[in-house]
Amino acid sequence: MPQNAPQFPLLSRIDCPADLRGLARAELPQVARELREFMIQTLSESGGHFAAGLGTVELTLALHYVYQTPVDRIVWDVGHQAYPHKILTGRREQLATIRKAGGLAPFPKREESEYDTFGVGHSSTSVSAALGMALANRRLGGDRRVAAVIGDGAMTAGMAFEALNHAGSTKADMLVILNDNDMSISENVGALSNYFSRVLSSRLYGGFREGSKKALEMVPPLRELVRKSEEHFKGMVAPATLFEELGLNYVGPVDGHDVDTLVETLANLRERPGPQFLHIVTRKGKGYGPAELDPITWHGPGKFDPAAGKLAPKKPAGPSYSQVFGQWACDLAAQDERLVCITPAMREGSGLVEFHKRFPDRYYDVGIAEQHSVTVAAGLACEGIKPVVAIYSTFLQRAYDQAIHDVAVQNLPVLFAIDRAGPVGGDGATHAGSFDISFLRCLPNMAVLAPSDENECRQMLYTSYQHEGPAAVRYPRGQGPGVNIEQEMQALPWGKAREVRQRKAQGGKKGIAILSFGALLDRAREAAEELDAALWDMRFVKPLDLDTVEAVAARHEGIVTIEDNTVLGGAGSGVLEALSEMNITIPTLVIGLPDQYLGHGSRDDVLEEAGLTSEAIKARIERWWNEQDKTGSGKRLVS
Ligand SMILES: Cc1ncc(C[n+]2csc(CCOP(=O)(O)OP(=O)(O)O)c2C)c(N)n1
Ligand SMILES: CC(=O)[C@@H](O)[C@H](O)COP(=O)(O)O
Ligand SMILES: [Mg+2]
Repeated sequence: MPQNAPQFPLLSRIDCPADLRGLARAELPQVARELREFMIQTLSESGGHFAAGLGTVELTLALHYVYQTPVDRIVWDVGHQAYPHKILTGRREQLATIRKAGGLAPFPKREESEYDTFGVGHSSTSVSAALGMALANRRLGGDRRVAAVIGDGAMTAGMAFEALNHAGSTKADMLVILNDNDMSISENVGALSNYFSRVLSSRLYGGFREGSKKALEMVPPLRELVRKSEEHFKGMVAPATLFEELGLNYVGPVDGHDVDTLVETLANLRERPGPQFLHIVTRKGKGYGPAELDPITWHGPGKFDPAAGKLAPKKPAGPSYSQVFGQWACDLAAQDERLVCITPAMREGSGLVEFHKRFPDRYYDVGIAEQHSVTVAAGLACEGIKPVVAIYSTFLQRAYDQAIHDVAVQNLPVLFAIDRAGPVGGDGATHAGSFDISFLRCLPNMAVLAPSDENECRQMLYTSYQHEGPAAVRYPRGQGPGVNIEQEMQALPWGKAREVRQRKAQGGKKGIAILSFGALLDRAREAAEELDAALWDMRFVKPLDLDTVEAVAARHEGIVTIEDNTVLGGAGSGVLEALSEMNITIPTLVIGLPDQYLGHGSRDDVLEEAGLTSEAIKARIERWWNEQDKTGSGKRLVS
């Protein structure tokens, strides 16, 4: 490149897909190279979802080259692989802000761009959404085309198959692209994943033997398959694929890094009527060696040194709540062979890597199948096994009926280890665990516990594991306050709160008491110190410690509850219900997440937006109390 030439000569000319479509087809491989380099440079400084997007560079180019976006609709599944799409649709210069407060959203988001056709974050929604769009197009008599892009991991979810089942019968004009990289966040699992490999082998030998073999040989996983299929499938006629049986026209496998073949194939499929299915094969992390070799680590890294291929060192800190959970699971599994752990495709994030290594036959990764994860746990519990479902709060939303119908109604001892409770940070509103207290505490039989530190988390897991019914322990993303974690496991008194702070001013019925549920205890403590309020770590959302609520109400003039769940129907609502049941009237302020979807940023940023810093909590309590004063109580908060 001549000196002073822009580093990204083609890419920098693309401000929207129409610019891309103005380029010659022969220029696309160069755009792909620049796009990759741009992603590597930018994300090394900002962090974010990385390996999946490197794998979709050519597909994204080909889709925007062939499809007339934004009139045509591209629907991304999950959306963690949509960074190239964001770059090509006018957001190149903002990519460095992705996941940061006020910056680009972590996933496609309708408010952000007209090219983001459907808001995502959770997996396996793309085929349904695209089908809805295709059906709407038919009803409205339009001529837009619709394509869904779904990964092999996302394809393991029941919802994807519900959509395919429907699509096949509607004969809707749409394209489903299976982006098969043989990976979920961890290795993809299950019979379907094996099936994809078999389809690849048989189709490679059957339909694409001569035409595509050369191109396919460029993709390393396929090179091996080409060899195997030559050896094992000679003379065999490729059977109809599962997708053909479902009524979709199957095309593939196609090398998902051969942009020229992709353009040609997509141009052809775009014109075909009825539901089409294109199976492409890609490599997660493509074009960046360390990510190709270890796509798990590079799924969503923080900052890194691009030349060295090394992640920026993390600040030394104590174990995360996920690690506390993982350690607890290993420790108890060593003592109790009934314990098994189930994860719906979140081994790394849930802290189960070590458990998987040590107890491989007591570890079940069920794929992205939250509903199934809960019901299979129920089945295990019926037979005397002790299942622990390790699940993110946001993904448990998928399995709500299973939690009710299969677990709670039958009072089965399933332990839900709920990670990522409360705001999660960069993943934003789609991933925030804002609702679990509300949707679990209303279920008869269900116990709900919220630890305020790492040790309490360990002891609560142990306590709930002994419980003879369903129980949920919900803890936040990341580290806690860094307390000492006692190795010995001891059951906590069931349904009992812990007094953390008494008011300095003694005597009479005075001041307020703060009842804190879970991870915001430290913030509540700071506010309590400043306001000379009593403070309780309530520990149990359900069963609520009614004795404590009654005693606290008897000794104080006001109660404040604090939680990192929505205030609607949350732990504070539980306190209000209890007060009403006990016929106690006392000014009560419920503090928690507001009734809105919060933004993204660091977890602290989001808590700040929610008004949950210790300063904001204190100011809020003071304001509320002054209002009480105006209404005639005549009481001062700090005497
Ligand atoms: C309902 C739901 N469960 C779990 C996740 C977490 N998750 C995000 S990406 C991913 C793996 C997806 O694999 P795949 O679709 O093959 O995409 P790839 O990363 O391989 O490109 C998982 C499990 C999610 N986003 N949504
Ligand atoms: C896209 C997705 O759902 C996951 O990649 C998620 O972002 C992981 O979140 P954690 O980083 O909190 O494990
Ligand atoms: Mg995949």
